[in-house]
Amino acid sequence: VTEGATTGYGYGVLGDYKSLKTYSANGTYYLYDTTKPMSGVIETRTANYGSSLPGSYSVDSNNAFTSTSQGADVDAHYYAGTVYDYYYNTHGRNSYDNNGATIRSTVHYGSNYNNAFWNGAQMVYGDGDGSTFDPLSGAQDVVAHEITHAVIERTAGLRYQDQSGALNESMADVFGYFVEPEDFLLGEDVYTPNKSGDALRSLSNPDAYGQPSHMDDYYYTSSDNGGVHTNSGIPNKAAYLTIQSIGKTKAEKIYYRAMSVYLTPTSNFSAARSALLQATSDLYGTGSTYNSVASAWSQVGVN
Ligand SMILES: CCCCC[C@H](S)C(=O)N[C@@H](Cc1ccccc1)C(=O)N[C@@H](C)C(=O)O
Ligand SMILES: [Ca+2]
Ligand SMILES: [Zn+2]
Repeated sequence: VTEGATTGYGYGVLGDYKSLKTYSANGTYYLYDTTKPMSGVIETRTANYGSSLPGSYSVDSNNAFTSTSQGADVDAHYYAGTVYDYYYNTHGRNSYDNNGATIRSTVHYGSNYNNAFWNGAQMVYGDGDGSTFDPLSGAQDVVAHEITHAVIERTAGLRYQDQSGALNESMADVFGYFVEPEDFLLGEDVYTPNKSGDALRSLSNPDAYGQPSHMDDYYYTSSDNGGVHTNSGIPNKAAYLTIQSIGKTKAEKIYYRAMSVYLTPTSNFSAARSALLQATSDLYGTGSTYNSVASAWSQVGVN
């Protein structure tokens, strides 16, 4: 019996065909991708609607992951691969630890769970309740958001509280855009499956989804670790303005350098402005690009 890397296929959450990097051993096919350079393995598992992690490998008997319930597994696996490729090809980073760490995802976590998270060791995806969310791995920007939390943990280490926490959330959203740049919306592919045209958040118009886009409207609260999913609208808007003025190619290099070199666990919004300006200066000098970044943060009331 052959054992080793194989290529299978499946249908994602939205019913779309996807080719999959799988692994075959004793007649079973696993969502286990050994094809990434420098040993970064990507493996996908299922919690089988329970909450114990990491759960069991997502397997199939004929390398065709085509059942409806396998859609979440297919997309978690496929999109994790695209996010690995983004960080490796664009920023030369080999997995979230820059040392080929295994990227592990577990889907079908809990029952009707309307969220996804990085738990310090792996990604975890709920199936959603079918009204607020479809299975959350069905959105590439969600997967990029979660893997970016892992990158942040190994670089800036932004504390998940108040401004540093909102910055953590914002960087996760901003790299969600860099990986899936066709719109400035977040979660649109899995959010409210019965309603089209909406999203959970928007980088271009945070206010459309209840987020502030200026420091004057900072939301002081004790919930959600100090409103990290609300106040991320302010740095998200600054990122949008930056991308609009200098373009994605320069912006993603500036953001990656700020995240990986200058930001620290206690960086607040003002420190983020400084980190991004320093990164801009390192990469592009202090001319128009620098002025555009400075202007973006001034427009959201951060100096
Ligand atoms: C378990 C505790 C909560 C962890 C929050 C994770 S990191 C998170 O931020 N998840 C994202 C998922 C996401 C990402 C992009 C687009 C849509 C949805 C998130 O924003 N969760 C919302 C629902 C929240 O927790 O308020
Ligand atoms: Ca999107
Ligand atoms: Zn998050």
